[in-house]
Parts: sequence; C-alpha cells; structure tokens
Amino acid sequence: MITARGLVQTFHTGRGKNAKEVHAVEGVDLDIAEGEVVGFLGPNGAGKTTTLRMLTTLLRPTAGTATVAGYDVVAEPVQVRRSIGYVSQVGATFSGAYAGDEVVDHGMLYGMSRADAVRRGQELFERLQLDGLWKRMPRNMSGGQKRRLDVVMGLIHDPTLVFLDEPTTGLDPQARANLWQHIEGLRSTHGATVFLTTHYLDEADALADRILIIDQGRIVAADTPDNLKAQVAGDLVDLEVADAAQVAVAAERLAAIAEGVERDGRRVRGRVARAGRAVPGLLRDLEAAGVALDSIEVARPTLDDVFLTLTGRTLRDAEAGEGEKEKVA
Ligand SMILES: Nc1ncnc2c1ncn2[C@@H]1O[C@H](COP(=O)(O)OP(=O)(O)OP(=O)(O)O)[C@@H](O)[C@H]1O
Repeated sequence: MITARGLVQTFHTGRGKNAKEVHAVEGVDLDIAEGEVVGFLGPNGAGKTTTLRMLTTLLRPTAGTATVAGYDVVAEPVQVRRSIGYVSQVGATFSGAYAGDEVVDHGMLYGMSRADAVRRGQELFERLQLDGLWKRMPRNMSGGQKRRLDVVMGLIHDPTLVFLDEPTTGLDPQARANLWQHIEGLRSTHGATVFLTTHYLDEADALADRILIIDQGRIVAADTPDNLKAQVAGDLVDLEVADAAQVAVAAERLAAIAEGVERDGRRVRGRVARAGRAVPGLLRDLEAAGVALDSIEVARPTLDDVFLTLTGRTLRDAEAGEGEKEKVA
C-alpha cells in the first residue's frame, strides 16, 4: 500500500549568516502492506510529520521515491489524494458553517453525491459519537469533538488508506480511548490500512501491528511491538531494600542473575531475562543472605526501553534535545 525508497527532506531556513539546513528526513524506506496498522513513533522533531506530508503529496521529496496506493507521489498526486484519508496534526480549518455541512461539502469535493455524503457523514457522526452535533459550528465544539470531526472529514470518502497525524494529542483519556476504538474499527470492519504517528508509546503498542521508530530523520527500528520489546534484554526488576546497610549485598545477589545492575539510594535494579522464573530464586537467595525488602517490582519492557536501547536516550531526553541536528549551512 505504501512503498518508499530513500525519502529525503531538507529544509532551508534563514538567509545569509542565519542560513540553515534542516535535515528533517534523511533516507526513509517504507513497505506497508494492505490492511496493516502501522505506528510511526518518535520524539518531537524526529521527522514524522514531514514524512507524512511527503506521502500525502503535501510536500515534494527533496530526494527519493514513494508510491501510495499504487500511485507515485510526485507524478500522480491527484490519484494519491483521492485514494487516501488524511487527518493532519493541526486539524482541518472550518468556515462558519455547520459541522454537517462542512463534512458534506468535503465529501462532494471528492466527487460524492450530496445524498451519499449526507448518509456517510451521519453514519460517521454516530460512530464517532458526534450525534446531535450536525448543526453545531465547529468553533463551538470541545477540543475532543473537534478532533473527532477532523477524523470524520478524513474518512468521509471511505478511503482504504488512512494517515492520522497524532490523532489523540490533546484529548482527555476517555476521548482518547474512544478514538482508539474507532481506529481499531477502521481495520477490523473496513479492512483499512492505517498509518499513524504518535508520541505515545501505549498508543502505538495498543493499536499497531508494526511499529516504525524514527529518530533524527532515520528509521531506527521496524518490527512488531512484541519483537521490539524482546530486543530489550529482559524485564526490569526493581528492589527496595529495607536497610541501607544491605544494599551492597542485594546488588551483588541481583547481579548474579541480572544485567546492568544500578543502585539508587535503597533501590537496586537490573534487567533479568524471564524474571518470572528467576525472581523466586532471587528472593530465596536474599532471604538466606538476611536481606529484607520493602518492595519488589517487575516490569515488562516498554517501548521507551526499546527507544533507549536503540538510541541510548529516552524518548523524553530526545525531545529535550530537539533541534540538535540543525546544521549551519
Ligand atoms: N517547513 C519547515 N521549515 C524548516 N524546518 C522544518 C519545517 N518543517 C519541519 N521542520 C523541521 O524538521 C524537523 C522534523 O520536523 P517534523 O515536524 O517532521 O517532526 P515530527 O517528528 O513530526 O515532530 P512532532 O512530534 O513535534 O510533530 C524538525 O527539526 C523541524 O523543526
């Protein structure tokens, strides 16, 4: 459904002494099959939106090629646009018309008849829990309602390939869960291919069959959430030792089964392969050594751990370091 080879986007900003080259996307390859839900994950400024804008024909690639729904993004942009739905990060701009009329106009722009656009629009209003808001102006809607209206606009012409740019940013947890259901429904009831960007690890984890992680304009990982997590060496075992004097002994015992043991006050943690099997023995060991614990936690690896393993930074650090890759030309 989506193929890209060596996609590059370089922005030139400023003039004279202030001229800068921003290497937003630096050689991205993609192969996304029909019916796949792909999560495109990365810190702020990693190049997610820029990639999406090239795939949706809003931005011409500096270099590289891409086909979307069988059409070339540079040579056949009109066909690409007709084949896809796109929900941008900023959302649609609405005039002063009623929400329903906006949606119908948008559908007619795609060549739908008025009757079809009304029918489909009303169905989507219901599915996205906007019923009763057909005759409301978008500017009088809540943030969550407006975001769902954006999604209606992106889906009105019944696309089988949908691009969603951070669809749930700014939504409250309930609206977010609700939108997740609809995104899942797109595939299960519709067989749609979904390409979605997100900062949220849990979102990508919950929705995507496959996750692509982008960092500084390059794809650093592409796999199923489970396989990505399996790359991280084991589960995190975190012990809180009751007596500070026993921390060294606890660290030594943990080190017998764990990698990368760290100490932090009365806490000792490390990564253990198959913690479920190893922890009972560890507890016996600690007891025999007279070490009492206040608590023990075992956590499965998260996608943040994956990002850390792959890039040496946490997602949060990566966001804080945004802009580093801007080079003075
Ligand atoms: N029109 C532009 N002109 C100059 N630089 C740009 C432009 N658009 C994006 N950039 C830069 O390109 C880089 C990638 O931006 P992009 O918006 O693709 O990141 P992103 O991963 O979508 O981030 P976010 O999660 O914040 O949306 C950033 O350094 C950004 O500042």
